[in-house]
Amino acid sequence: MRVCSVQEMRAMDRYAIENLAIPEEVLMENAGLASAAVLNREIGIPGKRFVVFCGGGNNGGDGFVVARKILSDGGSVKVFLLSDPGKFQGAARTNLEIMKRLSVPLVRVDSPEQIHQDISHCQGIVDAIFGTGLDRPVGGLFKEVIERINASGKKVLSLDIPSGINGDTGEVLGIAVQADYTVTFGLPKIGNLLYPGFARGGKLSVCHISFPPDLQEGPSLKICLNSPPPAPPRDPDAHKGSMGETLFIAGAANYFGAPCFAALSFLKAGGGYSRLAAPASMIPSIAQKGGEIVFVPQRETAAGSLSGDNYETLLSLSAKMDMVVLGPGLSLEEETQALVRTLVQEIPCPLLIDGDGLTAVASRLDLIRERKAPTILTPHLGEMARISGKSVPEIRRNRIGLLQETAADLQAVIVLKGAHSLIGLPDGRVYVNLSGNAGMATAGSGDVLTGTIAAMYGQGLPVEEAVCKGVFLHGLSGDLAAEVRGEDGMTASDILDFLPEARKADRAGLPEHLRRRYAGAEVL
Ligand SMILES: NC(=O)C1=CN([C@@H]2O[C@H](COP(=O)(O)OP(=O)(O)OC[C@H]3O[C@@H](n4cnc5c(N)ncnc54)[C@H](O)[C@@H]3O)[C@@H](O)[C@H]2O)[C@H](O)CC1
Ligand SMILES: [K+]
Repeated sequence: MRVCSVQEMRAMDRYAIENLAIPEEVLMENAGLASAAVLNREIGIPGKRFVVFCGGGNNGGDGFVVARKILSDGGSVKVFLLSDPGKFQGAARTNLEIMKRLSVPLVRVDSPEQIHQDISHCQGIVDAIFGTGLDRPVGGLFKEVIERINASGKKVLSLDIPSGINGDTGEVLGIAVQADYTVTFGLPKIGNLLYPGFARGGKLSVCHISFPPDLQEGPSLKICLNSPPPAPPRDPDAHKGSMGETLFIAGAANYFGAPCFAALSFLKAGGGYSRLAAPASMIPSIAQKGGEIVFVPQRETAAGSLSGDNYETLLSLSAKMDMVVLGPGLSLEEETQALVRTLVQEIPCPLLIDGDGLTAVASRLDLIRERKAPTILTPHLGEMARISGKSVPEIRRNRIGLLQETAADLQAVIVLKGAHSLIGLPDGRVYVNLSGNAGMATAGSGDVLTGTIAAMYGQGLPVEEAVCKGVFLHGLSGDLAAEVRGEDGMTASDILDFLPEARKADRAGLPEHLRRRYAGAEVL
């Protein structure tokens, strides 16, 4: 499913109204009817009491339609207006005029005390305060009302997006409604799917409000949910060489886990031949955990990291590989960082750069731009800050835009890791990944991701698909691990252990609850 920005949704709206001659009132009616249907399914309308809070824009207009539908379906409803009724325009004004002629109490709120009684006695609240038109932090009366909604303990349905969430970023602008259900219109907005907005929306449904498929699936919409195609069948005649050969250049004294998790995850995700080039003195202990890995002992610096004179060996070995993973636990030792920079320039096959490898190239992005073979970068927010030259808060405010810019600038596939990791492609496409959970925020989790992506490439997926599939499976593995072992205390080893189960579940068909969760939104 596509995901859109506020501007893209406005353009779709305009197109539907101007080119398809669908009146704005029809779009609003569709939005309101779909929302009322969810209210009826989740809470039940007949005989129940509802309170609808309407702001002064079209989101408020949608609220009027829901109120009208509650009335006609046998519920009782009171509408609280939080803005001057003279402000409404177009379809929202039309629906306000209808409201005025119905037996629905319509109250202009000027003090939060006015709503107390009705909130306490209702069975459900409809939040139609702000939608995609929110353009500044929420304060004053709006803030006080949202505080009361959130403290009410009542079931809340948000229309389009929880009021207070920025539709383009998922940020809370001052304060935001905590909804149990959200019905979004047209397509999910970025803010419905990125944290913290995602968590504020509760169960998400989408109503296409009669937009035709070509409008919702147009190639100009660059953001999609990550639902990669099925993995290719495993050839019954496979041998280890045909399932991918990856070289991991990783590890330094104090970083025994990273190289081990990276190289082992490649095998656990179905890869054929995993070679690990690590400082020689570490290898005996890594071998105790990962006997299936083929080791390539390297000379080391006094500090125990890879020394620069490994360059020739590493380069000639790289030339025989399907993919090279460079970076996990390499350390920030200057000699090793310089080695990384020379390798990045010369490695002739697809290259995944992670961790300390990213730090090494952050000041020399020209090395990535000049690479002939594909490059994959897997930064977390801090590493993305180093690569993009923006601060972490700036990235949070514009995760998708910055990812698009950086991936295009570097002509690289970039995985911006975090809750709902984003995959950015050089042509501007972005995939929002929904698998995974908070237990995966643990050391070594990213190392497991590198091997999982490499394994997908080794098994024949093109680079971009391999990244999407790898990110998805890594999250699925974490979700399966969480179901058995819980999120608290999950470690990279747990994610690693569940990779074979993730591969199996992905092939056999996911359990219904995960399938629903990964679909992002129920289509009404
Ligand atoms: N295809 C669709 O998605 C459809 C969407 N509909 C609904 O329309 C809204 C967007 O409507 P819009 O009028 O542009 O914006 P809002 O209703 O969100 O409100 C804007 C309104 O609020 C003021 N405002 C903004 N921020 C603040 C603030 N922090 N404090 C106070 N006031 C604020 C602003 O000045 C405006 O006056 C969309 O979300 C859908 O719900 C259509 O109904 C159907 C088609
Ligand atoms: K809303």
